[in-house]
Amino acid sequence: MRRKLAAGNWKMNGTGNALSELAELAQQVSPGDAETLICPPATLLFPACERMRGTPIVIGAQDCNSEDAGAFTGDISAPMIADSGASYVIVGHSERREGYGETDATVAAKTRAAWRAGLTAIICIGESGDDRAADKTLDIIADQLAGSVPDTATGENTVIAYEPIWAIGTGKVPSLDQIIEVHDFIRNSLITRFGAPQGTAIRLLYGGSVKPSNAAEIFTAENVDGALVGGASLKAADFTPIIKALSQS
Ligand SMILES: O=C(CO)COP(=O)(O)O
Repeated sequence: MRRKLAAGNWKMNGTGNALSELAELAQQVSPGDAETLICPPATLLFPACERMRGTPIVIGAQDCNSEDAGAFTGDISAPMIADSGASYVIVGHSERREGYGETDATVAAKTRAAWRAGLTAIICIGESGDDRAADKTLDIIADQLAGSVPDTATGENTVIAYEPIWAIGTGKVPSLDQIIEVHDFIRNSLITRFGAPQGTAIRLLYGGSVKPSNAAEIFTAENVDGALVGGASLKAADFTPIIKALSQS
């Protein structure tokens, strides 16, 4: 059985007073709910971990360098993230692939760095609107899986987030059939590559304009094990109903 995961990606949002939003969320989530993860900006990793100790909420980072230390001004490493008390890191988000030229090879190297530090990597993949219009979605997904997911991925060290780029922050969501098609394709690809035990154990998240109003329908898909939520994770009042819908699915 895969444990459901509700993950919030705060992106470049949140200063110190956002910690009160986290505290509010912690009051709403109970240990029997889906696993709940918040990925705040790097400046909040240490205080967020501190505030969430003893609550069911776990903390992750939004990116890491592929090296463990060195002359990389402005970057943070996976060992630094682990040192903060965080247990996850998002890698290969489309905003980093597109905005910072990250390739599949970069994402695979970051994933291996995350693993060396004992972190679980949330590897993001997803097609652009043009790719979908050209009917290339599954080819793109296959390429990204092959290039971004290293060979020793397991259900423990890896989560895969399918985030169609055209659905991120747009209010547009793929149809349930489209979500099912891609998630089933990812599941079958993982089973073919890693064998049934690991291929079945790796959790698959859907991301892109998940809201309280559409979450329950998305979570009916068998191979959707949770969500990676942007905008709707910033407020406890929005994220809580998504977590509850997942917990009841
Ligand atoms: O990019 C996302 C999460 O990583 C999705 O963002 P939105 O939920 O704001 O569309």
